[in-house]
Amino acid sequence: MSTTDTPETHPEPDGPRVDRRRFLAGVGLAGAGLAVGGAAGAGIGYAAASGGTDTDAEVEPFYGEHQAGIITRQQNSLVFAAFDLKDSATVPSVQTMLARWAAAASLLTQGKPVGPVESRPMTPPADTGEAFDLGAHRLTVTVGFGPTFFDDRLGLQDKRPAALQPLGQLATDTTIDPTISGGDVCVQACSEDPQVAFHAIRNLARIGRNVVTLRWLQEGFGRASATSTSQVTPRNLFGFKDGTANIKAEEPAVAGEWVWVGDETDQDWMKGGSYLVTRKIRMHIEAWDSDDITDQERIFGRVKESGAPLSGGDEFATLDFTAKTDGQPAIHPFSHVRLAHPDNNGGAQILRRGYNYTDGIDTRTGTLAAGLFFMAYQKNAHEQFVRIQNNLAQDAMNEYVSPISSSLWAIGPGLSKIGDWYGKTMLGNTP
Ligand SMILES: C=CC1=C(C)c2cc3[nH]c(cc4nc(cc5[nH]c(cc1n2)c(C)c5CCC(=O)O)C(CCC(=O)O)=C4C)c(C)c3C=C
Ligand SMILES: [Fe+2]
Repeated sequence: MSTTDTPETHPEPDGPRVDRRRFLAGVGLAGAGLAVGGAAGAGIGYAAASGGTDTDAEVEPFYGEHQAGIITRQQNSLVFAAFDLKDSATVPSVQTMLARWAAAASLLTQGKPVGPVESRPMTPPADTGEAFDLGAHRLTVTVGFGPTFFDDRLGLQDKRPAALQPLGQLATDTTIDPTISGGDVCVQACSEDPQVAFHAIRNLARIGRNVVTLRWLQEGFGRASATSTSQVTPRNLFGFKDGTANIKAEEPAVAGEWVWVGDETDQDWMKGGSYLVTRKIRMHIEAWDSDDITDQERIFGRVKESGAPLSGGDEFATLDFTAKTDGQPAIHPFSHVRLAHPDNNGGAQILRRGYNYTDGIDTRTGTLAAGLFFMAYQKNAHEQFVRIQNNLAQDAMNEYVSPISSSLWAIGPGLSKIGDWYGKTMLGNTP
Protein backbone atom coordinates (compact mmCIF):
# COMPACT_ATOMS: atom_id res chain seq x y z
CA MET A 1 0.00 0.00 0.00
CA SER A 2 1.47 3.38 -0.96
CA THR A 3 1.76 6.18 1.56
CA THR A 4 -1.07 8.03 -0.18
CA ASP A 5 -3.59 5.17 0.10
CA THR A 6 -6.31 5.66 2.65
CA PRO A 7 -8.48 3.05 4.29
CA GLU A 8 -11.40 4.73 2.60
CA THR A 9 -10.16 4.27 -0.93
CA HIS A 10 -8.33 0.98 -0.47
CA PRO A 11 -9.40 -0.63 2.76
CA GLU A 12 -7.80 -3.84 3.86
CA PRO A 13 -10.12 -6.81 3.51
CA ASP A 14 -12.18 -7.34 6.61
CA GLY A 15 -14.64 -9.79 8.13
CA PRO A 16 -17.34 -11.85 6.50
CA ARG A 17 -20.36 -9.78 7.52
CA VAL A 18 -20.25 -7.15 4.84
CA ASP A 19 -22.81 -4.56 5.73
CA ARG A 20 -23.90 -2.00 3.17
CA ARG A 21 -22.13 0.95 4.76
CA ARG A 22 -18.84 -0.90 4.84
CA PHE A 23 -18.83 -2.14 1.30
CA LEU A 24 -19.99 1.16 -0.11
CA ALA A 25 -17.09 2.74 1.74
CA GLY A 26 -14.92 0.05 0.19
CA VAL A 27 -15.67 1.14 -3.38
CA GLY A 28 -14.95 4.72 -2.46
CA LEU A 29 -18.55 5.85 -2.10
CA ALA A 30 -18.21 7.26 1.36
CA GLY A 31 -18.04 10.99 0.92
CA ALA A 32 -18.83 10.74 -2.78
CA GLY A 33 -22.14 12.48 -2.26
CA LEU A 34 -23.95 9.84 -4.31
CA ALA A 35 -27.42 8.81 -3.29
CA VAL A 36 -27.24 5.17 -2.23
CA GLY A 37 -30.66 4.62 -3.76
CA GLY A 38 -29.07 5.40 -7.09
CA ALA A 39 -27.06 2.22 -6.82
CA ALA A 40 -30.28 0.20 -6.80
CA GLY A 41 -30.59 0.37 -10.57
CA ALA A 42 -32.89 3.30 -11.16
CA GLY A 43 -32.21 2.93 -14.86
CA ILE A 44 -31.02 6.49 -15.41
CA GLY A 45 -27.60 6.83 -16.99
CA TYR A 46 -25.08 9.12 -15.36
CA ALA A 47 -24.37 10.91 -18.62
CA ALA A 48 -28.04 11.75 -19.07
CA ALA A 49 -28.17 13.16 -15.57
CA SER A 50 -25.06 15.23 -16.21
CA GLY A 51 -25.88 16.45 -19.71
CA GLY A 52 -24.51 13.63 -21.93
CA THR A 53 -26.22 12.34 -25.04
CA ASP A 54 -29.15 9.91 -25.04
CA THR A 55 -27.29 7.12 -26.81
CA ASP A 56 -24.41 7.22 -24.34
CA ALA A 57 -26.82 6.91 -21.46
CA GLU A 58 -28.45 3.59 -22.36
CA VAL A 59 -28.40 1.43 -19.22
CA GLU A 60 -28.85 -2.34 -18.89
CA PRO A 61 -30.68 -3.43 -15.72
CA PHE A 62 -28.25 -4.66 -13.07
CA TYR A 63 -30.47 -6.62 -10.67
CA GLY A 64 -32.51 -9.60 -11.83
CA GLU A 65 -32.90 -13.37 -11.94
CA HIS A 66 -29.84 -13.81 -14.15
CA GLN A 67 -26.64 -11.78 -14.41
CA ALA A 68 -26.66 -9.28 -17.23
CA GLY A 69 -24.21 -9.89 -20.07
CA ILE A 70 -25.43 -13.39 -20.94
CA ILE A 71 -28.69 -13.22 -22.89
CA THR A 72 -28.44 -9.40 -22.94
CA ARG A 73 -28.42 -8.02 -26.51
CA GLN A 74 -24.74 -8.41 -27.25
CA GLN A 75 -22.72 -5.20 -27.05
CA ASN A 76 -19.92 -4.40 -29.47
CA SER A 77 -16.91 -4.39 -27.12
CA LEU A 78 -15.51 -6.81 -24.59
CA VAL A 79 -12.85 -6.74 -21.92
CA PHE A 80 -12.57 -10.09 -20.15
CA ALA A 81 -10.30 -10.57 -17.13
CA ALA A 82 -9.22 -13.72 -15.31
CA PHE A 83 -7.86 -13.33 -11.78
CA ASP A 84 -5.92 -15.59 -9.43
CA LEU A 85 -6.38 -15.49 -5.67
CA LYS A 86 -3.38 -14.11 -3.83
CA ASP A 87 -1.69 -16.49 -1.41
CA SER A 88 -2.94 -14.25 1.40
CA ALA A 89 -6.61 -14.46 0.31
CA THR A 90 -9.06 -15.73 2.90
CA VAL A 91 -12.80 -16.42 2.76
CA PRO A 92 -13.59 -13.12 4.57
CA SER A 93 -11.35 -11.11 2.26
CA VAL A 94 -12.93 -12.73 -0.81
CA GLN A 95 -16.42 -12.05 0.56
CA THR A 96 -15.55 -8.42 1.06
CA MET A 97 -14.07 -8.07 -2.41
CA LEU A 98 -17.12 -9.65 -4.06
CA ALA A 99 -19.43 -7.34 -2.11
CA ARG A 100 -17.38 -4.32 -3.16
CA TRP A 101 -17.39 -5.50 -6.77
CA ALA A 102 -21.18 -5.79 -6.64
CA ALA A 103 -21.56 -2.26 -5.27
CA ALA A 104 -19.11 -0.93 -7.84
CA ALA A 105 -20.74 -2.80 -10.73
CA SER A 106 -24.18 -1.47 -9.80
CA LEU A 107 -22.78 2.06 -10.16
CA LEU A 108 -20.60 1.45 -13.21
CA THR A 109 -23.47 -0.11 -15.14
CA GLN A 110 -25.43 3.10 -14.58
CA GLY A 111 -22.54 5.12 -15.98
CA LYS A 112 -21.51 6.36 -12.56
CA PRO A 113 -17.96 6.43 -11.19
CA VAL A 114 -17.14 4.13 -8.27
CA GLY A 115 -16.20 7.14 -6.18
CA PRO A 116 -14.87 10.68 -6.50
CA VAL A 117 -12.48 11.47 -9.31
CA GLU A 118 -11.53 14.74 -7.65
CA SER A 119 -10.70 13.75 -4.11
CA ARG A 120 -8.37 15.08 -1.47
CA PRO A 121 -5.29 16.68 -3.10
CA MET A 122 -2.78 14.18 -1.69
CA THR A 123 -4.97 11.11 -2.25
CA PRO A 124 -5.33 8.99 -5.39
CA PRO A 125 -8.85 9.36 -6.74
CA ALA A 126 -11.24 6.54 -5.88
CA ASP A 127 -12.36 6.30 -9.52
CA THR A 128 -9.66 6.33 -12.17
CA GLY A 129 -11.65 8.79 -14.28
CA GLU A 130 -11.27 7.66 -17.90
CA ALA A 131 -15.01 6.96 -18.27
CA PHE A 132 -16.11 9.96 -16.21
CA ASP A 133 -18.38 11.60 -18.78
CA LEU A 134 -18.88 8.74 -21.20
CA GLY A 135 -22.17 7.29 -19.92
CA ALA A 136 -23.07 3.63 -19.39
CA HIS A 137 -23.10 2.57 -23.04
CA ARG A 138 -25.06 -0.55 -21.99
CA LEU A 139 -22.20 -1.76 -19.80
CA THR A 140 -22.74 -5.17 -18.24
CA VAL A 141 -20.47 -6.78 -15.64
CA THR A 142 -20.66 -10.57 -15.30
CA VAL A 143 -18.70 -12.37 -12.58
CA GLY A 144 -17.83 -16.07 -12.31
CA PHE A 145 -15.61 -18.67 -10.64
CA GLY A 146 -13.16 -21.15 -12.18
CA PRO A 147 -12.73 -24.74 -10.94
CA THR A 148 -9.57 -23.80 -9.00
CA PHE A 149 -11.56 -21.36 -6.81
CA PHE A 150 -12.93 -24.47 -5.11
CA ASP A 151 -9.64 -26.18 -4.34
CA ASP A 152 -8.25 -26.56 -0.81
CA ARG A 153 -6.86 -23.00 -0.47
CA LEU A 154 -10.16 -21.52 0.73
CA GLY A 155 -11.59 -24.85 1.89
CA LEU A 156 -14.57 -24.52 -0.45
CA GLN A 157 -14.32 -27.98 -2.05
CA ASP A 158 -17.86 -28.91 -1.03
CA LYS A 159 -19.26 -25.82 -2.80
CA ARG A 160 -17.92 -26.84 -6.20
CA PRO A 161 -20.65 -27.87 -8.64
CA ALA A 162 -20.12 -31.25 -10.32
CA ALA A 163 -20.59 -29.49 -13.67
CA LEU A 164 -17.51 -27.35 -12.96
CA GLN A 165 -15.18 -30.26 -13.69
CA PRO A 166 -12.30 -28.78 -15.76
CA LEU A 167 -12.72 -29.23 -19.51
CA GLY A 168 -9.43 -31.12 -19.78
CA GLN A 169 -7.59 -31.59 -23.06
CA LEU A 170 -10.00 -32.00 -25.96
CA ALA A 171 -9.10 -33.60 -29.29
CA THR A 172 -8.22 -30.28 -30.95
CA ASP A 173 -6.34 -28.88 -27.94
CA THR A 174 -2.71 -29.29 -28.98
CA THR A 175 -1.84 -25.58 -28.85
CA ILE A 176 -3.38 -24.38 -25.57
CA ASP A 177 -1.26 -21.92 -23.57
CA PRO A 178 -1.89 -22.47 -19.83
CA THR A 179 -0.72 -18.94 -18.97
CA ILE A 180 -3.76 -17.50 -20.77
CA SER A 181 -6.17 -20.20 -19.62
CA GLY A 182 -8.03 -20.80 -16.35
CA GLY A 183 -8.06 -18.63 -13.26
CA ASP A 184 -9.94 -18.49 -9.97
CA VAL A 185 -12.35 -15.64 -10.72
CA CYS A 186 -13.44 -13.98 -13.96
CA VAL A 187 -15.09 -10.72 -14.89
CA GLN A 188 -16.65 -10.12 -18.30
CA ALA A 189 -17.31 -6.45 -19.11
CA CYS A 190 -19.29 -5.72 -22.29
CA SER A 191 -20.24 -2.27 -23.53
CA GLU A 192 -20.90 -0.33 -26.70
CA ASP A 193 -17.83 1.76 -25.79
CA PRO A 194 -14.49 -0.07 -25.34
CA GLN A 195 -13.22 2.53 -22.87
CA VAL A 196 -16.25 2.00 -20.63
CA ALA A 197 -15.59 -1.76 -20.58
CA PHE A 198 -11.88 -1.23 -19.88
CA HIS A 199 -12.65 1.26 -17.11
CA ALA A 200 -14.90 -1.30 -15.41
CA ILE A 201 -12.23 -4.01 -15.39
CA ARG A 202 -9.50 -1.60 -14.32
CA ASN A 203 -11.48 -0.32 -11.37
CA LEU A 204 -12.62 -3.78 -10.26
CA ALA A 205 -9.00 -4.97 -10.43
CA ARG A 206 -8.03 -1.98 -8.32
CA ILE A 207 -10.75 -2.61 -5.76
CA GLY A 208 -9.71 -6.26 -5.54
CA ARG A 209 -5.97 -5.80 -5.55
CA ASN A 210 -5.42 -6.96 -1.97
CA VAL A 211 -7.19 -10.23 -2.74
CA VAL A 212 -6.62 -11.12 -6.41
CA THR A 213 -4.05 -10.55 -9.15
CA LEU A 214 -4.73 -10.38 -12.87
CA ARG A 215 -3.86 -13.68 -14.58
CA TRP A 216 -4.80 -12.81 -18.17
CA LEU A 217 -6.94 -10.30 -19.99
CA GLN A 218 -8.65 -10.38 -23.37
CA GLU A 219 -10.12 -7.52 -25.37
CA GLY A 220 -12.70 -8.05 -28.10
CA PHE A 221 -13.13 -5.26 -30.62
CA GLY A 222 -16.33 -6.36 -32.32
CA ARG A 223 -19.14 -8.76 -31.56
CA ALA A 224 -19.06 -12.03 -33.51
CA SER A 225 -22.52 -13.23 -32.59
CA ALA A 226 -26.09 -12.04 -32.12
CA THR A 227 -28.16 -12.72 -29.01
CA SER A 228 -31.33 -10.91 -30.09
CA THR A 229 -33.53 -11.06 -33.15
CA SER A 230 -33.37 -7.24 -33.14
CA GLN A 231 -29.68 -7.39 -34.08
CA VAL A 232 -28.08 -7.66 -37.49
CA THR A 233 -25.90 -10.77 -37.64
CA PRO A 234 -22.27 -9.56 -37.49
CA ARG A 235 -19.30 -11.12 -39.29
CA ASN A 236 -16.28 -12.95 -37.95
CA LEU A 237 -12.73 -12.38 -39.26
CA PHE A 238 -13.24 -15.03 -41.99
CA GLY A 239 -15.90 -12.65 -43.35
CA PHE A 240 -18.89 -14.94 -42.63
CA LYS A 241 -22.04 -14.00 -40.76
CA ASP A 242 -21.73 -15.47 -37.26
CA GLY A 243 -24.63 -15.92 -34.86
CA THR A 244 -27.41 -16.67 -37.35
CA ALA A 245 -28.55 -19.89 -35.66
CA ASN A 246 -27.74 -18.72 -32.12
CA ILE A 247 -30.14 -18.86 -29.15
CA LYS A 248 -31.82 -15.45 -28.99
CA ALA A 249 -33.20 -13.44 -26.03
CA GLU A 250 -36.65 -13.65 -27.63
CA GLU A 251 -36.64 -17.45 -27.08
CA PRO A 252 -36.92 -17.77 -23.26
CA ALA A 253 -38.10 -21.38 -23.41
CA VAL A 254 -35.01 -22.38 -25.41
CA ALA A 255 -32.79 -20.46 -22.98
CA GLY A 256 -34.57 -22.18 -20.09
CA GLU A 257 -33.79 -25.56 -21.59
CA TRP A 258 -30.16 -24.92 -22.63
CA VAL A 259 -28.69 -21.85 -20.89
CA TRP A 260 -29.93 -21.46 -17.30
CA VAL A 261 -29.00 -23.87 -14.53
CA GLY A 262 -32.12 -25.34 -12.90
CA ASP A 263 -33.12 -27.95 -10.36
CA GLU A 264 -30.75 -30.51 -11.87
CA THR A 265 -27.75 -28.86 -10.16
CA ASP A 266 -26.09 -30.37 -7.10
CA GLN A 267 -25.35 -26.81 -5.84
CA ASP A 268 -28.37 -24.63 -5.10
CA TRP A 269 -26.24 -21.47 -5.35
CA MET A 270 -25.91 -22.04 -9.11
CA LYS A 271 -29.68 -22.02 -9.83
CA GLY A 272 -30.39 -19.25 -12.33
CA GLY A 273 -26.72 -19.16 -13.29
CA SER A 274 -24.93 -20.62 -16.30
CA TYR A 275 -21.60 -22.18 -17.29
CA LEU A 276 -19.33 -20.16 -19.54
CA VAL A 277 -16.72 -21.67 -21.85
CA THR A 278 -14.10 -19.21 -23.11
CA ARG A 279 -11.78 -20.27 -25.95
CA LYS A 280 -9.31 -18.00 -27.65
CA ILE A 281 -9.10 -19.32 -31.20
CA ARG A 282 -6.37 -17.96 -33.43
CA MET A 283 -7.56 -17.74 -37.03
CA HIS A 284 -4.92 -18.19 -39.74
CA ILE A 285 -6.18 -15.31 -41.76
CA GLU A 286 -3.48 -15.23 -44.47
CA ALA A 287 -4.07 -18.90 -45.33
CA TRP A 288 -7.85 -18.35 -45.33
CA ASP A 289 -7.53 -15.33 -47.59
CA SER A 290 -5.80 -17.43 -50.23
CA ASP A 291 -8.53 -20.09 -50.22
CA ASP A 292 -11.13 -19.89 -52.99
CA ILE A 293 -14.64 -18.79 -52.16
CA THR A 294 -16.21 -22.13 -53.12
CA ASP A 295 -14.04 -23.90 -50.58
CA GLN A 296 -14.66 -21.24 -47.91
CA GLU A 297 -18.41 -21.71 -48.34
CA ARG A 298 -18.08 -25.51 -48.34
CA ILE A 299 -16.17 -25.29 -45.05
CA PHE A 300 -18.95 -23.36 -43.32
CA GLY A 301 -21.92 -24.77 -45.28
CA ARG A 302 -23.24 -21.27 -45.87
CA VAL A 303 -23.04 -18.56 -48.55
CA LYS A 304 -20.50 -15.88 -47.61
CA GLU A 305 -22.42 -12.73 -48.56
CA SER A 306 -25.94 -13.67 -47.51
CA GLY A 307 -25.24 -16.22 -44.78
CA ALA A 308 -27.84 -18.53 -46.36
CA PRO A 309 -27.40 -22.31 -46.03
CA LEU A 310 -25.91 -24.00 -49.12
CA SER A 311 -29.11 -26.09 -49.17
CA GLY A 312 -31.06 -22.96 -50.19
CA GLY A 313 -33.32 -20.22 -48.83
CA ASP A 314 -32.39 -17.01 -47.03
CA GLU A 315 -30.06 -16.47 -44.04
CA PHE A 316 -32.54 -17.88 -41.54
CA ALA A 317 -33.74 -20.84 -43.63
CA THR A 318 -33.63 -24.28 -42.00
CA LEU A 319 -30.54 -26.29 -42.92
CA ASP A 320 -31.50 -29.23 -45.15
CA PHE A 321 -28.88 -31.95 -44.74
CA THR A 322 -30.61 -34.16 -47.33
CA ALA A 323 -30.37 -31.58 -50.14
CA LYS A 324 -28.02 -32.47 -53.01
CA THR A 325 -26.01 -30.36 -55.46
CA ASP A 326 -24.68 -32.28 -58.49
CA GLY A 327 -25.44 -35.51 -56.63
CA GLN A 328 -23.35 -34.52 -53.57
CA PRO A 329 -24.63 -33.26 -50.19
CA ALA A 330 -25.23 -29.50 -50.57
CA ILE A 331 -23.97 -29.09 -46.99
CA HIS A 332 -20.74 -31.07 -46.76
CA PRO A 333 -20.56 -33.76 -44.02
CA PHE A 334 -17.43 -32.07 -42.59
CA SER A 335 -18.80 -28.53 -42.80
CA HIS A 336 -18.83 -26.48 -39.61
CA VAL A 337 -22.60 -25.92 -39.44
CA ARG A 338 -23.39 -29.57 -40.06
CA LEU A 339 -21.09 -30.85 -37.34
CA ALA A 340 -22.16 -28.13 -34.86
CA HIS A 341 -25.89 -28.45 -35.56
CA PRO A 342 -28.16 -29.76 -32.76
CA ASP A 343 -29.37 -32.60 -35.03
CA ASN A 344 -25.85 -34.03 -34.93
CA ASN A 345 -25.28 -33.40 -31.22
CA GLY A 346 -28.23 -35.05 -29.52
CA GLY A 347 -30.17 -31.78 -29.69
CA ALA A 348 -27.55 -29.84 -27.68
CA GLN A 349 -27.51 -26.06 -28.11
CA ILE A 350 -25.31 -23.30 -26.69
CA LEU A 351 -25.63 -19.52 -26.42
CA ARG A 352 -22.69 -18.10 -28.37
CA ARG A 353 -21.39 -14.64 -27.35
CA GLY A 354 -17.94 -14.38 -28.91
CA TYR A 355 -15.83 -11.41 -30.04
CA ASN A 356 -13.34 -10.75 -32.80
CA TYR A 357 -9.91 -9.95 -31.35
CA THR A 358 -6.48 -8.92 -32.51
CA ASP A 359 -3.19 -9.01 -30.64
CA GLY A 360 -1.37 -7.19 -33.46
CA ILE A 361 1.07 -9.41 -35.32
CA ASP A 362 2.93 -12.60 -34.64
CA THR A 363 6.48 -11.23 -34.76
CA ARG A 364 7.93 -14.68 -35.55
CA THR A 365 6.04 -14.88 -38.84
CA GLY A 366 4.81 -11.34 -39.55
CA THR A 367 1.24 -12.67 -39.77
CA LEU A 368 -1.83 -11.26 -38.07
CA ALA A 369 -2.32 -12.56 -34.53
CA ALA A 370 -6.10 -12.36 -34.66
CA GLY A 371 -9.15 -14.54 -34.32
CA LEU A 372 -12.23 -15.29 -32.29
CA PHE A 373 -12.54 -15.06 -28.51
CA PHE A 374 -15.26 -17.71 -28.44
CA MET A 375 -17.62 -17.54 -25.49
CA ALA A 376 -20.57 -19.88 -24.96
CA TYR A 377 -23.07 -20.04 -22.10
CA GLN A 378 -24.93 -23.19 -21.23
CA LYS A 379 -26.54 -25.29 -18.52
CA ASN A 380 -23.79 -27.93 -18.59
CA ALA A 381 -20.61 -27.46 -20.62
CA HIS A 382 -19.70 -31.15 -20.57
CA GLU A 383 -23.02 -32.15 -22.09
CA GLN A 384 -23.22 -29.22 -24.50
CA PHE A 385 -19.96 -27.47 -25.48
CA VAL A 386 -17.76 -30.57 -25.12
CA ARG A 387 -20.17 -32.70 -27.08
CA ILE A 388 -20.23 -30.20 -29.95
CA GLN A 389 -16.48 -29.54 -29.77
CA ASN A 390 -15.74 -33.29 -29.97
CA ASN A 391 -17.90 -33.46 -33.09
CA LEU A 392 -15.95 -30.50 -34.48
CA ALA A 393 -12.75 -32.60 -34.35
CA GLN A 394 -13.62 -33.43 -37.98
CA ASP A 395 -14.40 -29.82 -38.89
CA ALA A 396 -12.91 -28.77 -42.25
CA MET A 397 -12.31 -25.34 -40.65
CA ASN A 398 -9.68 -26.83 -38.27
CA GLU A 399 -7.01 -26.40 -40.95
CA TYR A 400 -7.42 -22.63 -40.52
CA VAL A 401 -7.74 -22.26 -36.73
CA SER A 402 -5.78 -23.07 -33.55
CA PRO A 403 -7.28 -22.86 -30.06
CA ILE A 404 -4.76 -21.16 -27.76
CA SER A 405 -6.74 -20.67 -24.56
CA SER A 406 -9.47 -22.72 -22.91
CA SER A 407 -11.39 -22.10 -19.68
CA LEU A 408 -14.59 -23.03 -17.89
CA TRP A 409 -16.41 -20.71 -15.46
CA ALA A 410 -19.40 -21.05 -13.14
CA ILE A 411 -21.45 -17.88 -13.52
CA GLY A 412 -23.80 -17.52 -10.57
CA PRO A 413 -27.36 -16.20 -10.77
CA GLY A 414 -28.31 -12.54 -10.89
CA LEU A 415 -28.10 -10.24 -7.87
CA SER A 416 -31.51 -9.65 -6.31
CA LYS A 417 -31.18 -6.19 -4.77
CA ILE A 418 -28.78 -3.75 -3.19
CA GLY A 419 -26.81 -5.57 -0.51
CA ASP A 420 -26.67 -8.77 -2.55
CA TRP A 421 -23.27 -9.71 -3.95
CA TYR A 422 -21.60 -12.19 -6.29
CA GLY A 423 -21.58 -15.66 -4.77
CA LYS A 424 -23.44 -14.53 -1.62
CA THR A 425 -25.59 -17.64 -1.45
CA MET A 426 -22.43 -19.76 -1.87
CA LEU A 427 -20.13 -17.84 0.49
CA GLY A 428 -22.49 -15.83 2.67
CA ASN A 429 -22.75 -18.33 5.51
CA THR A 430 -19.17 -19.54 5.29
CA PRO A 431 -17.25 -18.65 8.44
C1 LIG B 1 -17.85 -25.98 -29.90
C2 LIG B 1 -18.53 -24.96 -30.31
C3 LIG B 1 -18.11 -24.04 -31.41
C4 LIG B 1 -16.85 -23.50 -31.68
C5 LIG B 1 -15.59 -23.67 -30.90
C6 LIG B 1 -17.01 -22.67 -32.83
C7 LIG B 1 -15.99 -21.94 -33.45
C8 LIG B 1 -16.14 -21.12 -34.57
N1 LIG B 1 -17.28 -20.88 -35.29
C9 LIG B 1 -17.03 -20.03 -36.33
C10 LIG B 1 -17.96 -19.56 -37.27
C11 LIG B 1 -19.30 -19.97 -37.40
N2 LIG B 1 -19.98 -20.78 -36.57
C12 LIG B 1 -21.27 -20.95 -37.04
C13 LIG B 1 -22.26 -21.72 -36.45
C14 LIG B 1 -22.13 -22.46 -35.27
N3 LIG B 1 -20.99 -22.67 -34.54
C15 LIG B 1 -21.27 -23.41 -33.42
C16 LIG B 1 -20.37 -23.85 -32.46
C17 LIG B 1 -19.01 -23.55 -32.41
N4 LIG B 1 -18.31 -22.73 -33.23
C18 LIG B 1 -22.66 -23.70 -33.46
C19 LIG B 1 -23.40 -24.49 -32.40
C20 LIG B 1 -23.19 -23.12 -34.61
C21 LIG B 1 -24.63 -23.19 -35.07
C22 LIG B 1 -24.87 -24.43 -35.88
C23 LIG B 1 -26.30 -24.50 -36.35
O1 LIG B 1 -27.18 -24.82 -35.52
O2 LIG B 1 -26.56 -24.24 -37.51
C24 LIG B 1 -21.41 -20.20 -38.23
C25 LIG B 1 -22.66 -20.14 -39.11
C26 LIG B 1 -23.60 -19.03 -38.76
C27 LIG B 1 -24.30 -19.21 -37.43
O3 LIG B 1 -25.24 -19.97 -37.32
O4 LIG B 1 -23.85 -18.61 -36.48
C28 LIG B 1 -20.20 -19.57 -38.48
C29 LIG B 1 -19.86 -18.67 -39.62
C30 LIG B 1 -15.66 -19.69 -36.24
C31 LIG B 1 -14.96 -18.75 -37.21
C32 LIG B 1 -15.11 -20.36 -35.17
C33 LIG B 1 -13.72 -20.38 -34.66
C34 LIG B 1 -12.80 -19.56 -34.97
FE1 LIG C 1 -19.12 -21.87 -34.98
